[in-house]
Amino acid sequence: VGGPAMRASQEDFANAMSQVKLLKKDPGNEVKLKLYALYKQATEGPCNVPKPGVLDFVVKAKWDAWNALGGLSKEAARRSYVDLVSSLSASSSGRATPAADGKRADSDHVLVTSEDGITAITLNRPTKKNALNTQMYHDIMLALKAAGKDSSTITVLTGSGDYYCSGNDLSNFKDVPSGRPEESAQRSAVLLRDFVDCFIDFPKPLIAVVNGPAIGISVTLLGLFDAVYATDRATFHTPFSHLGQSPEGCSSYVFPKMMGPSKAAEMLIFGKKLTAQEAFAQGLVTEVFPDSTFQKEVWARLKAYAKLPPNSVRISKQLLRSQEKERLHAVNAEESRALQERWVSAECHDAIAAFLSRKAKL
Ligand SMILES: CCCCCCCCCCC/C=C/C(=O)SCCNC(=O)CCNC(=O)[C@H](O)C(C)(C)COP(=O)(O)OP(=O)(O)OC[C@H]1O[C@@H](n2cnc3c(N)ncnc32)[C@H](O)[C@@H]1OP(=O)(O)O
Repeated sequence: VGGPAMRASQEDFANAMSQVKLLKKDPGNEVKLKLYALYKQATEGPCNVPKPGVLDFVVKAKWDAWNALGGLSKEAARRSYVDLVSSLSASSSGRATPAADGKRADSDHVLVTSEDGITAITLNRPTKKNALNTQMYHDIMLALKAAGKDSSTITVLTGSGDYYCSGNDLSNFKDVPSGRPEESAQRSAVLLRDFVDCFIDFPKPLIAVVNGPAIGISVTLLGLFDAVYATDRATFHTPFSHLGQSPEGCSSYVFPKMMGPSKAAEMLIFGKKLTAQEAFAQGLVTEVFPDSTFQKEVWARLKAYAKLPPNSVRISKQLLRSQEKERLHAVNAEESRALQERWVSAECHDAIAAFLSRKAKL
């Protein structure tokens, strides 16, 4: 989102409210609830009305959405509202149009294609090793929401160029206005939580085609995928402590369950980088392929999977995942809260300043 950390004036907010009415496409109930919640938070502050009865479905859904914003400040909510409307307007004007079957739709750095029963979301910022800027977080969320509802059987996330993804774009921290780091951290925590929620709630099989090294949030999210196919050139690295940060993507819960607490600690606390084979041995990767045949072999397999009956595949995925969903949402909320605190810490600022001034490379 252009000027991610700048303040949103009352005028920006008013413009965004007018823009919402001009959207060409219905953004769907989930996004409407988010807009409602941010509007209420921006104008009235934290949720101040009693919880409605469970049978009052619509009122309860609105209350839940507003209440979930917790103590988010009015200014931060206003900014998030403006950012969300701006990403919806971009999408509605065709800049980030979700792919219709057989067609292709692009945003600046996130490409979406849909064919042969597969919707593929490609991170396309190879000169920055596919680092995720704030616009990309929004674009990926929109792409996932559309893919969850389209007619494809499976959805794939992959990267273009030599990297899968180098994680959060550390320049995201550059534009934080002086004197307002807490607000910025609060908004970022809301963004992170919403982003990870999209992966937790994704309704059909989600497959990662890991075409090269993966860092940070692109690694932690893999625990929420249904299959992870990796080239033997890939590495898996979560240098959170080196950056004065802490784990996200539900990895603090999923990784210890998957690989045992000590192997998870080596990765998530001490930043040990795993090879593709090591990640396979820990259960993070489903299968490793030689780089020379990676794309051919993986896509042939995916095309075969995509021919399976879509409803059956979707229901099976939901059965496999439904038991854990509530827990995962709680973990996501807790991890986002911890990071909100980390982002205003000196440890985090020093580490990021070192990277940005090119004194440090991981
Ligand atoms: C308050 C704002 C918050 C905003 C929103 C928050 C939302 C949720 C956040 C969730 C928390 C996530 C945490 C993480 O993901 S932690 C991991 C972060 N990633 C890194 O630390 C990787 C940093 N990059 C590197 O160490 C190296 O660049 C790398 C090993 C990836 C590649 O090294 P190599 O020597 O091969 O190539 P270059 O360094 O020359 O890279 C080419 C250019 O790409 C730029 N680059 C690469 N990765 C990043 C990145 N993560 N952030 C910003 N820029 C990146 C690099 O600077 C080069 O750019 P230039 O050509 O312009 O110099």
